[in-house]
Amino acid sequence: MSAQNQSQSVTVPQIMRRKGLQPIVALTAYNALMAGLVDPYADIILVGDSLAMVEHGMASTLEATLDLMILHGRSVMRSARQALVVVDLPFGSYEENPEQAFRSASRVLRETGCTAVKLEGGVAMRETIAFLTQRGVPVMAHIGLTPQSVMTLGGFKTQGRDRAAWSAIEADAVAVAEAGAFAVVLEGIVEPLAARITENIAIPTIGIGASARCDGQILVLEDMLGLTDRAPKFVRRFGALGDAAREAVRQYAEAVGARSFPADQETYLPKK
Ligand SMILES: Nc1nc(=O)c2c([nH]1)NC[C@@H]1CN(c3ccc(C(=O)N[C@@H](CCC(=O)O)C(=O)O)cc3)CN21
Ligand SMILES: CC(C)C(=O)C(=O)O
Ligand SMILES: [Mg+2]
Repeated sequence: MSAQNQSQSVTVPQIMRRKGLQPIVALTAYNALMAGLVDPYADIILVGDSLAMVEHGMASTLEATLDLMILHGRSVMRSARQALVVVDLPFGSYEENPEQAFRSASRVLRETGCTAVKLEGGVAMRETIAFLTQRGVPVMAHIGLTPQSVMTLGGFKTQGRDRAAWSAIEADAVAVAEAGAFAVVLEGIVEPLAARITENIAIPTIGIGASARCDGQILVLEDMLGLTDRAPKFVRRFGALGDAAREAVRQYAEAVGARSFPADQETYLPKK
């Protein structure tokens, strides 16, 4: 259905062919309004489980549910015309076994019309990624700083600062590529490790806090727009929408208080 109604003209094979050639542009979006802004410029729109924190004010991504991800995925799909839409599988919806992951992923694809799912984990998710991709579910992997493991990681900490940790993260990258993931998000890892992984695996790497040495980049939209209060070091603020919004709301409050809003041109009058 989605292919016929001309949404998501970017395909999984097209993304895979971009490796080493043209950088892949990815951003998150959580709803139809924001997806409409992003779609003309992005190759990939990710409906990230970061929406738990950014959109719902939760303390981590652990509280996102499958129903919540599907609700936001459906919203995004109403304005995605061009970009390939990926929806995060939330914590607890895929880790038990490949069967559980397939049940969750098939719900996401059927109920939203998106093209692919993303899940966190490397070697531990090898079987699950193979199970899904062999059954028609394109999978984007996510390794390095995996926010759903914030409890075991002890915080949102950059990975691979210590070279002793590199071989495990490289093994994760190789595992997800060999299992059939079409791309992998590298989050919060040091530059030389990102460069090594990008050079040594056959699928595109999409970096967030993982240096320019990746095949593409992703950021949380609200971070790069300057809408979020605090953002990690790896974020560049391409806009200052938070400041602009606060100033607009302040002026509205002032105008209502002074009865200068609504003015005549904002007021309905009866026929003369
Ligand atoms: N708004 C937002 N942006 C994100 O990029 C994002 C979320 N939310 N929620 C889910 C995860 C959590 N992420 C985070 C959150 C914090 C840091 C952070 O504070 N990093 C430290 C680095 C500390 C270290 O080097 O060990 C920093 O100062 O940048 C990083 C990634 C990335 N994701
Ligand atoms: C930041 C990206 C990679 C993500 O997983 C999310 O937004 O949830
Ligand atoms: Mg996520």
